[in-house]
Amino acid sequence: TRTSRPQRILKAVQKNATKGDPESVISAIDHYCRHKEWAMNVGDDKGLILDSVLTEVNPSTALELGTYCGYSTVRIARLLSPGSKLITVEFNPAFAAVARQIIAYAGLQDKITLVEGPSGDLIPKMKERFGIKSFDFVFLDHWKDRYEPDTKLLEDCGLLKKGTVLLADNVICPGTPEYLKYVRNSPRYESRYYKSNLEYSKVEDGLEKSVFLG
Ligand SMILES: CCCNc1ncnc2c1ncn2[C@@H]1O[C@H](/C=C/CNC(=O)c2cc(-c3ccc(F)cc3)cc(O)c2O)[C@H](C)[C@H]1O
Ligand SMILES: [Mg+2]
Repeated sequence: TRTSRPQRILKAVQKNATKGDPESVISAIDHYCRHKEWAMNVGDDKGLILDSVLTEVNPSTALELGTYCGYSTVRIARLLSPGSKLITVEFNPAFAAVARQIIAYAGLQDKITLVEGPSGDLIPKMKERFGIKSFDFVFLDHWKDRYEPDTKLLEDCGLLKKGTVLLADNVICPGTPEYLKYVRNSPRYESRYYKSNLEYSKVEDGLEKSVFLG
């Protein structure tokens, strides 16, 4: 097909959402992906859990691994307090380009830093490049086999502090078995599963919230 799925999602946002209104951007993407073509956004069902965890944590510095089209990026940034920052990491330039436009359309570019490149290379540079001491909140939604190694990398780079909340998408579908085993068995995390369903579907999926205990 001439355009990519992310480009079609961007077009749906430009057609149906109101510039500068993040809620309308989120609704436009959810409507398009529910009624026109499915896409792997965290979606509106799991999105409500993401919203409630974010409101509880109220992070000053947040990290997202796996931007894709920027749906959860907008979902997270719209709830951040003034002066708070979200860094989102995406290694596919084409997806990053679409996400930048969706983030700009929502008017949230001042709260978001989209960094292009693989998480494994970027995580060790977070302190020196972005002056990050530690993250209050991390949303994991990239390749599922990378959740566990990247969590260990965040620990090793001293980017987690006592109370940091990790929220992981897709722990049931497609599943992140190694990650679940790690955070549920490690004495350094207090984990809880939030049952929901896969985006725009009836299949079960859920989010795992893990608090780093230091
Ligand atoms: C070495 C690179 C690691 N470092 C990386 N560093 C930077 N960016 C990275 C890294 N690894 C990946 N990315 C980017 O993140 C995005 C990747 C997202 C991946 N998400 C899924 O695969 C998924 C599947 C389903 C699903 C469920 C049911 C189905 F039937 C079909 C699909 C549902 C869901 O909610 C899902 O999130 C993006 C596409 C990709 O470029
Ligand atoms: Mg996901």
